[in-house]
Amino acid sequence: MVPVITQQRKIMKRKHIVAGNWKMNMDYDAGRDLVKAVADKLQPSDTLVILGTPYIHLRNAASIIKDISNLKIAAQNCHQEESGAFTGEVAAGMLASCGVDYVILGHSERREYFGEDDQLIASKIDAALAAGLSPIYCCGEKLEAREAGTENDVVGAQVEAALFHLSTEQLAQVVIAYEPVWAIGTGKTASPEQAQDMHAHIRALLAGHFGQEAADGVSILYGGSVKPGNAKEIFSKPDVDGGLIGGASLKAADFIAIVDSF
Ligand SMILES: O=C[C@H](O)COP(=O)(O)O
Repeated sequence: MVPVITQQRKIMKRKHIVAGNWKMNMDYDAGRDLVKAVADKLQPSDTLVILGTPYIHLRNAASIIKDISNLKIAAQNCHQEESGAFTGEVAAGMLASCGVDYVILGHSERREYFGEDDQLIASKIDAALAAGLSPIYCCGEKLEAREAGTENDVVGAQVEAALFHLSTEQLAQVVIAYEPVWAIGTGKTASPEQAQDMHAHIRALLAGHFGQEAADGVSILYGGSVKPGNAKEIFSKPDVDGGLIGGASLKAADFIAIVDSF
């Protein structure tokens, strides 16, 4: 836990988090080796590190990292129902039973390729929370919205649809990841100022609905082409509490270098 001053408000503690999203990469052996490499290189610190792996790795990854207090495991999706005839799906409670603590929800790839809309994502957030998992809720605008200057409206609507029905206690379990779609996997990063502006916007929306203290407690991560060479500058912004890392999370040395950027 690291003291953070946001816009000269009172000093409070908010978690710094670096989460990797492996997406659909790493076969079983490669994934096991990557978890072990991160676990070996990671130093004890106040930064919480999360590995978002495909389902096949979750149980083993949770077992490998079980004695490392600042390292946790995330799934990349869950179903909104507790159980039932949903062939190929995995329920949030099943993830929890494997030692998983977090689940990435609302990622733009799920929205784009699997038709997930705000209503469905909100129901998955509810399912995750009911199972004791912390959602890492992803939001972000497409390039058209950025070019039209409507990014605040687009992201604001996503945040409202997914989170405003929660209680303050539930919000405290949520991590938000702002990921402009135009920056994902493109090598084109939002500038630190663009990230800060959007994170401050999201926090202001949360403050308006849940109150300033609740909003100040939510970690908001930036995602989109974060690399060892740009992480430090992005993470230096007062409302940027960490990163959700795609490509650079697949190499232990790069990922650890990003973690060490705080
Ligand atoms: O979830 C992670 C994001 O999609 C960012 O991916 P990237 O770091 O490869 O751009």
